[in-house]
Amino acid sequence: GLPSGWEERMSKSTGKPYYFNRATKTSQWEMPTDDQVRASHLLVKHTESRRPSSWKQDTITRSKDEALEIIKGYRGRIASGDITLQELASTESDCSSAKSEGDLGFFGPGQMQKPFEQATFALKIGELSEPVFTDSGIHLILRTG
Ligand SMILES: N=C(N)NCCC[C@H](NC(=O)[C@@H]1CCC/C1=C\[C@H](COP(=O)(O)O)NC(=O)[C@@H](N)Cc1ccccc1)C(N)=O
Repeated sequence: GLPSGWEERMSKSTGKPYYFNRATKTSQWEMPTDDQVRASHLLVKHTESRRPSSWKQDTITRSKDEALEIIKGYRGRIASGDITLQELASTESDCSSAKSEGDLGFFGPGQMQKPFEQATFALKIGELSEPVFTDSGIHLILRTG
């Protein structure tokens, strides 16, 4: 059966089934399987981000290099136990998930941008990623489930 929170729907235009996730309000053609993971992330955007704007800053002006220096600084503070990723994401992440301490909920293959998906699936539960580059910007990812 489908993982919890998913429902099968029928596409009117193609007559094909698709899958809707009630938690994230996202839909996908691929049948979701149980190889779902859960993660929290901290996103630092830059001028080359696909959408250089966030709840924190209307127009993101930092360069990609500056964003990487910031992310490396955050990673050092989290790895040393000085602060948690969730605490830092709440105030510093350029993703709307900052409101939920960076929590993205469960997701499976085909939902996130490939570099993000591949990095998350390679982490053990509780492990923190190195800086991950997507079209959105630069991420730190903590796998939580
Ligand atoms: N849970 C899902 N399935 N939601 C759809 C994810 C879409 C996916 N997103 C990404 O791959 C990156 C990595 C994580 C966040 C993210 C990007 C952006 C920020 O970047 P920007 O789009 O301004 O470039 N944040 C989001 O999408 C948020 N809705 C994530 C979220 C926020 C609150 C609660 C749950 C999820 C994609 N295929 O683009």
